Amino acid sequence: MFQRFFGTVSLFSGSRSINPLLSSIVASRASSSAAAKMSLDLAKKIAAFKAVDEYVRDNTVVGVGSGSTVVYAVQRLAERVKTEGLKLVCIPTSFQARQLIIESGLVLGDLEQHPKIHCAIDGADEVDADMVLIKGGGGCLLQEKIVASCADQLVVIADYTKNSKKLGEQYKKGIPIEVVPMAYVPIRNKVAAKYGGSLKLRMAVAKAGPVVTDNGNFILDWHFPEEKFDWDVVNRDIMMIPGVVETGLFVKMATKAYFGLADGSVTERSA
Ligand SMILES: O=C[C@H](O)[C@H](O)[C@H](O)COP(=O)(O)O
Repeated sequence: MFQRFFGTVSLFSGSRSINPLLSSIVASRASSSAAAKMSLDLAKKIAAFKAVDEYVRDNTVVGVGSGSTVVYAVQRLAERVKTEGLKLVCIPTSFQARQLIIESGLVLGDLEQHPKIHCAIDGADEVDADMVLIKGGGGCLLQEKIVASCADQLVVIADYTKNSKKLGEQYKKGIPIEVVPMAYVPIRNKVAAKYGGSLKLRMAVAKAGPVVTDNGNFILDWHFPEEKFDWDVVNRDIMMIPGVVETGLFVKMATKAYFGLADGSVTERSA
């Protein structure tokens, strides 16, 4: 114990013989985490490119989702507009999506002018075997669900970590529920009383206090118990609670999901 203690001290106290070893451990950890990130980014990209290539047609209205995977979809849309001369109008699902559309030189539209969308392309936090989605990890669920509800097809793009048999298997941050700020405590109590689990008010990272969505609301993340739920019923029940604006449960909405894999291939699931 004594030796181990002093051994530890000598590791961090500037011993010249050990520092190179430490540096190489740190460097190898950093490079393996950089490699993991690269493979995740690649997985997102190939899923996004395939979805855009297979689903987006000329002279159509496209719903543009939110999150890190959608960045690649927008990149591919912009490439195809440039190289193939596609005529597209893009409807954003968040402030982030709006900025991506503008910065990529795509045509920005809204639901007032284009209430009917041909295809919405969006990411997901998790997709289960029945194509039920958890969305809203980035806080954008409300506008995403509105846009998806106006689309003939909702196409999901994701990396392999989002592909699950049942919700909660991969995504551990709970189901986001967007709520009117004054009602977050009663909603929290009502959901927990009816279904169990716990609900946490999502806190901001670079701001004091809670996350405030693009629509001025709060988000409760519901860590649900490990049970077999009928998500359609659960979604409807939660939506009935006054003050709930929307849930991140997307049930019977997605047409198709593309999951990019680490080996550079893409696996698909259809509704
Ligand atoms: O609120 C965020 C959205 O629902 C995203 O589409 C979802 O969180 C997936 O994001 P990402 O592509 O970054 O994993």
